[in-house]
Amino acid sequence: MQALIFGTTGQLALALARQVPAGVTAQHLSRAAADLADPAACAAAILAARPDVVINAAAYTAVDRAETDEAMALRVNGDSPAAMARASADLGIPFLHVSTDYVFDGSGTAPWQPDDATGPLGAYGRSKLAGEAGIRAAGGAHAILRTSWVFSADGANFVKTMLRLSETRDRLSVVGDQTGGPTPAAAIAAALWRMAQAFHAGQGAGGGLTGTYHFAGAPDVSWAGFARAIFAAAGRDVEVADIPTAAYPTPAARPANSRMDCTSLETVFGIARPDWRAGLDEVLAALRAPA
Ligand SMILES: NC(=O)C1=CN([C@@H]2O[C@H](COP(=O)(O)OP(=O)(O)OC[C@H]3O[C@@H](n4cnc5c(N)ncnc54)[C@H](OP(=O)(O)O)[C@@H]3O)[C@@H](O)[C@H]2O)C=CC1
Ligand SMILES: Cc1cn([C@H]2C[C@H](O)[C@@H](COP(=O)(O)OP(=O)(O)O[C@H]3O[C@@H](C)C(=O)[C@@H](O)[C@H]3O)O2)c(=O)[nH]c1=O
Ligand SMILES: [Mg+2]
Repeated sequence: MQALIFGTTGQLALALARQVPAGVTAQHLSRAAADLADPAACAAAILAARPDVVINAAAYTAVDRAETDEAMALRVNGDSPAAMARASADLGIPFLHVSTDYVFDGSGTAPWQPDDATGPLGAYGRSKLAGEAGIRAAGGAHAILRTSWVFSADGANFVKTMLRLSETRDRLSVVGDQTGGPTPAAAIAAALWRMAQAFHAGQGAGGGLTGTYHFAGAPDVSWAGFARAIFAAAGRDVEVADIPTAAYPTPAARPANSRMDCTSLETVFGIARPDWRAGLDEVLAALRAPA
C-alpha cells in the first residue's frame, strides 16, 4: 500500500512517519511540495502521485490567529481538503482527514455524537467544518476523524506550554469549565494507519467505512485538571487554580463541552479511546530523553 501524506513537521505528521506499518510506503508532502493555501496544487499532487490512500495531516491550527486570518484558514482547512477529496474520488482511492471538537458549540454536558448538529464558535472551527462539508460533497470514500486537545513531544501544544510556564511560575490559573479529551498524537497516527489499512483491504466496498468518527483520549478532563496531571506526572511543583473561561479572555471562543462519544470508531474499526495518562507519561519520557 502506498500512502500519500500531507504534512511533514506537525504533531500528527511526525507521529504518522514514525509508525509506518510493515508493507506500507509513505510519501510525505511538505508545505514547499504542496501548499494548502493552493487547493489546485494539492489536487495535482495527488493525481501525480497516484497513491492507494491519502492522509491529510496538515492544517491551519492557530485558533486565535484564525480570528483575524479567516480567509487563509478557510483555504487551508476548507478548500484544500475539499480539492484533495475530489482528486481522491477521481482516482477511486480513500481520503482520510482529521477534524476537531471545535466544530461544536460546546453546549450541554453530553458527549457529542458524530451526527450531532455543529455550531463552531470561532473561525478555526468554521474553517474545519467547511473542510468536512467539502469532503462529503466530493462523494468519494473517506473518513473524517474528529479529535481533540492533541499533544506530543513535538511542536506546540498545551503540555509543552504548561511545562514552559512551570520554568518561571509556581502558580497558574487555568480554565476549569472547558472539558474534553486530551489525545496523544501517536494514538491518532495509530488509528489512522489502521483505518487506512481497513479501507485498502476493501472493507469499505459499498461505502461501509465512509463516514465521520470521533476519537479522543479518556478520561474527559478540564484544562485545569489536565494541567494538574501534567505537573504531577512531570514532578513540577506548580499550583493550578481553576478559573472560569470569562477570566481568561482569548480572541477565539472555545467550547465548554468538548466531550465526544467515540463508540462508532470502536464498532466499525475496533479502535478504542486511548488513556491520555499513559500517553502523557510517554511524551514526558520523550521530552526527558537526550535529543
Ligand atoms: N493540535 C490540536 O490540538 C488539534 C488538532 N486537530 C487537527 O489534527 C490535525 C493535525 O494537527 P497537528 O498535527 O496538531 O497540527 P500542527 O499545528 O502540529 O501542524 C500543522 C501542520 O500543518 C502544516 N501546514 C500548515 N499550513 C500549511 C500550508 N499552508 N501548507 C502546507 N502545510 C501546512 C504545518 O506545516 P509547516 O511546518 O510548514 O507550518 C504542519 O506540518 C489537523 O487537521 C488539526 O486541525 C484536531 C483537534 C486538536
Ligand atoms: C496557557 C493557558 C491556557 N489556558 C486556557 C486557554 C484555553 O481555554 C485552554 C487551551 O489553550 P490552548 O491555546 O493551548 O488550546 P487551543 O489552541 O485552543 O487547543 C485547540 O487547538 C485546536 C487546533 C483544536 O483543534 C482543539 O481540539 C484544541 O486542542 O487553556 C489557561 O486557562 N491558562 C493558561 O495559562
Ligand atoms: Mg493553540
